Amino acid sequence: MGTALIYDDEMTKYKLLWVDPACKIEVPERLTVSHEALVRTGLADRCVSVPVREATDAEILLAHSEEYLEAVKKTPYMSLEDLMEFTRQYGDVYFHPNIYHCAKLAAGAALQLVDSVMTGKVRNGMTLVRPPGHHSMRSAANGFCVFNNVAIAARYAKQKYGVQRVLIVDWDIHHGQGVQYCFEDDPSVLYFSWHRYEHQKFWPHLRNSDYDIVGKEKGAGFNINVPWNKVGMENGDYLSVFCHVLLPVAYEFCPDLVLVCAGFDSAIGDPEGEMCATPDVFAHLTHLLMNLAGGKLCAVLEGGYNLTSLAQSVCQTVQTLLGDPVPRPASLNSPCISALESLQCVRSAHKAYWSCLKHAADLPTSTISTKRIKLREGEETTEKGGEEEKDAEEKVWPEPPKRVTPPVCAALVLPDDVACPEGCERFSFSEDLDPLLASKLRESFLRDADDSTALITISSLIALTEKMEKNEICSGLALVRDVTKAMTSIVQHVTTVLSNRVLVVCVGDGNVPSHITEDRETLVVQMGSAQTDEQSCKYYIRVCLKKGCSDTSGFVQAVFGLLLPLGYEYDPSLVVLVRMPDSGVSDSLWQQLTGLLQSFALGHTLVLLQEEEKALVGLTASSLLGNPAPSLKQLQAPLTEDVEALERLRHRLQADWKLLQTTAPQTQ
Ligand SMILES: CC(O)(O)CCCCCNCCCN
Ligand SMILES: [Zn+2]
Repeated sequence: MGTALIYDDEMTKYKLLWVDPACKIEVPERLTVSHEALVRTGLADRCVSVPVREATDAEILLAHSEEYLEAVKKTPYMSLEDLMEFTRQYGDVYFHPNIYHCAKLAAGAALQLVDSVMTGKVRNGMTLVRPPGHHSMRSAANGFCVFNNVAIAARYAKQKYGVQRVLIVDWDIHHGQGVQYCFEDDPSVLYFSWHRYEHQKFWPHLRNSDYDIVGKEKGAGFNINVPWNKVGMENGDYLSVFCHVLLPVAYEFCPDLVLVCAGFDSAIGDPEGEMCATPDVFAHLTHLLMNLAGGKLCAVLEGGYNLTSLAQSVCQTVQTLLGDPVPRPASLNSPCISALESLQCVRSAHKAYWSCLKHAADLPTSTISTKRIKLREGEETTEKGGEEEKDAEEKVWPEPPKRVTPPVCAALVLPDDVACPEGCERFSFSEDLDPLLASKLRESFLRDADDSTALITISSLIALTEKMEKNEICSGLALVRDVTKAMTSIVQHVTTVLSNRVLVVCVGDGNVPSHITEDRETLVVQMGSAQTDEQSCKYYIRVCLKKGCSDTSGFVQAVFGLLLPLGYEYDPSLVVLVRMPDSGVSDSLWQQLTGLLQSFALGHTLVLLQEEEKALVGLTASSLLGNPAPSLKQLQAPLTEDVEALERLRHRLQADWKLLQTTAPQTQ
């Protein structure tokens, strides 16, 4: 299934008609540069084009009051003076004779996107709209927003499609207070927002934007605010919050639909956000959400005011929705102290509501920057002033890397009697084997030297890793007699001959030859149940789950709390995913893991299965082809001893692996 793109240039036909420094950044060109970039890069043509429509009154009333709608209805007929007068009652927003029409189109576009996804016409999609929506409230326009596009879409999805649980991820750099107010007592809508806050010194200066505002009554726990109390946050800060807050909670919540308030003012160069995360980070944020809700993801444009980073970020998002491999996470820095404080505060504030956070650390005590510095009367605020605006030093950043999709998406090394699934290519090393390599393989890996099938299989795997290195093949899968031997020979070859970093993920117990972790070019993470005396070391990390990999919630904890942060920090050029015999991992969890690991190494994932498990070839291949994994059930609490063991392991390892940190260093 494809990706919907919804855009109509009618929404460019309104603009600021008077002088207002607070609103001058919200210009029609935001939409035209975004759409033109999608056209220029060929991404628009790869999408399913879906027309916009006007939201009806009834649909708008899903999130707004009648008096507000009636008032807005009058604006098309207002004089300039009346429009200015009408605008004065609201904050940081402007009206125009055509904005009511555009606001109906923006809301209608979001509903068209929900329809396209919920009816299965497409898998996911994005709509480019203005005016944005996440600040508008039941009876008030605010922050360039007139109707709350995403809030209306969430209510619409529940009403029309019986959706039980909606996750709203708001990665715009401003707090979508309109969305928060709409759902704060509603446990069926989980709202997550990060936002520039600077201890309430940044617009909209709301006490309700802080981390301790978790929702009300039945909705307690279903509102997650991550305040950024400093500017300059980078990719590592964003990805840490996804791995240590959003994703564990999102998987526990188990939504039927994911809506994204896709604002790109959180990217580098934006005058509002003043952050330093690069546009390619949105490829990762999108990818990390794509295995939730069976892949049903609707991205709705919110903010983004630097026309260069906006266009690049939009392209990164749409290209990921289309299933292209995500770029490698360029040398991530560890999260900054302020981000760690926010991370610790949010996890602490929500530990009562989410079993995945039950063992999170308490609020930081001594750190100064978590104390809310009350906004004393007249104290200076931090956002840009008006005319006296200093020209922010022009930020420069590298163009996001070209994301080439290899000609072959998935190559499979299979015995002749095993069918090759649709969309994959059978791969076997045909040319006569290099005699030197053959003898080396024979002597080091094969028991009985004349075991020609095993020799063919191993040499096929070696050839496969070479083609992945050249980006001729994206991912691979092999049925082998002995996964440990196959893994060893692959790691040996890739680290010595190709001298690249390999991340090996072993699912299930079984001995992993320790020598492959001595070269520092290999990171092995093994998830199993065996209690071993041997301690984990920096490059060989063992996650022990009491009930082994059959314990889905413990396994998911380990994936987000440990495996993904390690993978992001290690940034391998190849991921080898090994399913050890009798791992006990469920099929849907196996597919989730196969999907998530494609965050790394440009999607170069090589999966090794014991040949007895040929029944898994089809569903593994499906995940390698980028099909969303089936949704896991709602997760019950992980075992206490498992979570405590994971916390201990993380504490021990975080000295070596900075992205494992979830708390700020204690200041004396
Ligand atoms: C959709 C959105 O969240 O991007 C809207 C942001 C509104 C910002 C209002 N304050 C602007 C102050 C100008 N320096
Ligand atoms: Zn914004």
